[in-house]
Amino acid sequence: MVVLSNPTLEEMFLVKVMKTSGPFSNVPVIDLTSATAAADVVSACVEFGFFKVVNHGVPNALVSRLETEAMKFFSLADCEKEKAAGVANPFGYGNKRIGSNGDVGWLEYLLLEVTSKPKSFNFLSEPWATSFCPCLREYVSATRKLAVQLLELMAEGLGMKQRNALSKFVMDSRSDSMLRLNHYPPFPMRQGFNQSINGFGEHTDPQIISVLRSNNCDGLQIALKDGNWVLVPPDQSSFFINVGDSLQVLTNGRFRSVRHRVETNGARSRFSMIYFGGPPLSERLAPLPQLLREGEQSRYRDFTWAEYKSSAFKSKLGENRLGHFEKQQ
Ligand SMILES: C=C1C[C@]23C[C@@]1(O)CC[C@H]2[C@@]12CC[C@H](O)[C@@](C)(C(=O)O1)[C@H]2[C@@H]3C(=O)O
Ligand SMILES: O=C(O)CCC(=O)C(=O)O
Repeated sequence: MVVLSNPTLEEMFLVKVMKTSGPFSNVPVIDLTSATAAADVVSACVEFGFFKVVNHGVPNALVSRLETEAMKFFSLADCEKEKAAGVANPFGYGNKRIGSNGDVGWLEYLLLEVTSKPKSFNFLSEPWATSFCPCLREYVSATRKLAVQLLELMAEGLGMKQRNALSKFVMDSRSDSMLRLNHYPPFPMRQGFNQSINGFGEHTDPQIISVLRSNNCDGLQIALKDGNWVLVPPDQSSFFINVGDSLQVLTNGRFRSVRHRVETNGARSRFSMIYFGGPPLSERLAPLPQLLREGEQSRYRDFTWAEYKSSAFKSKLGENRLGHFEKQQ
């Protein structure tokens, strides 16, 4: 006799009916060595708030080294991961619980605060972490450099006189940046249960720019302007870039902060690493005056990044956090 097992409550909680319109075959590709890169970046940010970068200059060997180190970390027992990194609050090791508002996803992660101090990440002081910490530092410096290059191209493409008008926020030694390593383990598919699983629910990134790299496992989806969700074909040798809420504000809504989510099919293990470049906490978030056309009003109330970040972190996935700061037209 075959006994069909029912999904557990936990499994049912993770199942979401997520409609998509199929693969996104036109992901804008920015070649950093191309003469049209500045204009291409701007049109991708206006249209999608999302693009892929090739010829990015981040060594593949560094990316693979960090992936290996991170997978070594994720293969430890939960108690060891918690002991090494602390239980996420919001920084540290987290498992299935995302943020502090009851959101869940089929993933485990390591969320790290990026500081300018050379000893950052040293709290991972276990003997097995000796090669992990320097690798994290090297990776952050390479992806931050890429973020700076892209923000400079954006400023150029927007016709700004100061090349560093946008990049200065993430170059500031007080920049509130983060690094996140996500591991979406295979899902134990059982008979009678073959749904897609919610890996990381719908959200926008609150920061300025996010530099994302994943292994060759699909799962990332983005929302287009018309509200349709599309699947982003994976590409482990490129970086995917998200415009964050803060960049949407700085450009007075010209650039779109992209809604995205991760759905895992459970069969393979997805691994992603993301550098989030944010402004210093004391920075006032308002459209850059150089970008306002004559007579154009700010679409947003004036607020600080600290204020926005705390409201963004208090909210649940799927909520439009920026809406709170939008002026009624
Ligand atoms: C549920 C949440 C997790 C998050 C904070 C939030 O309340 C809403 C935004 C989430 C997000 C998405 C981008 C980054 O991964 C993150 C670190 C961030 O800055 O905002 C996460 C937050 C988190 O995981 O704590
Ligand atoms: O894992 C991914 O590809 C994206 C995850 C994500 O959006 C996040 O960590 O904020």
